[in-house]
Amino acid sequence: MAVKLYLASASPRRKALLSQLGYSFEQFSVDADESAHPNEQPHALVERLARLKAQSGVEVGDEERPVLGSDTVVVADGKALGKPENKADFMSMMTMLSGKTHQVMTAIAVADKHAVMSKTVITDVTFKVLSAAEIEQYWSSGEPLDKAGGYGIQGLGGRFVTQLSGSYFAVVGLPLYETDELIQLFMAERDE
Ligand SMILES: Cc1cn([C@H]2C[C@H](O)[C@@H](COP(=O)(O)OP(=O)(O)OP(=O)(O)O)O2)c(=O)[nH]c1=O
Repeated sequence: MAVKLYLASASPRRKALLSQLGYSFEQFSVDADESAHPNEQPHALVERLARLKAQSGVEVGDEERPVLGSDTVVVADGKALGKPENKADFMSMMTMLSGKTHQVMTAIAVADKHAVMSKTVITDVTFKVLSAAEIEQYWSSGEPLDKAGGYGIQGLGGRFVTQLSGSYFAVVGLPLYETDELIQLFMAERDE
């Protein structure tokens, strides 16, 4: 039987990516406290948040349908960067990313009221050296505000990327191959 899901996310990008997998799903957003615990490593943070979003979604929807949740952080110099709070925050993010390789971590989680399964996908992204004018111009575009790490690879930010190793889709918000695999695994275990 075809799998029917919920997507616990406000992101239009995640919606578009999940549509690419061909599953039938409904989308709703959940309120999750996205702040890190003291000394929590980025890998642990992103996977905990994906699980939290999926599990919070279980309370909202029809309990038979599994819920998919996801979270993305950009990690530079060991520090997790979320969405920029203001221009100064954005400027310091771009200074950290300019001319260097950083990691984009996207976690996915599938949950129902009995179980939760999750996975984190890590992609290396390299930026060219950015000039002050490029950074200023990019901020003015409005694109950075709702993006982890302050850039969108699928938009104007794509021109900054010289190299990528891993999953392009994960950087945008949802790793296609791994999401499909996790949903299939979850359904197979549920049917056992
Ligand atoms: C690095 C990068 C991030 N992003 C986006 C993906 C995510 O949508 C967002 C990271 O924020 P998230 O908090 O992971 O997601 P969200 O708030 O958009 O949606 P929700 O929590 O409801 O699922 O940044 C891009 O679109 N392109 C990029 O290149």
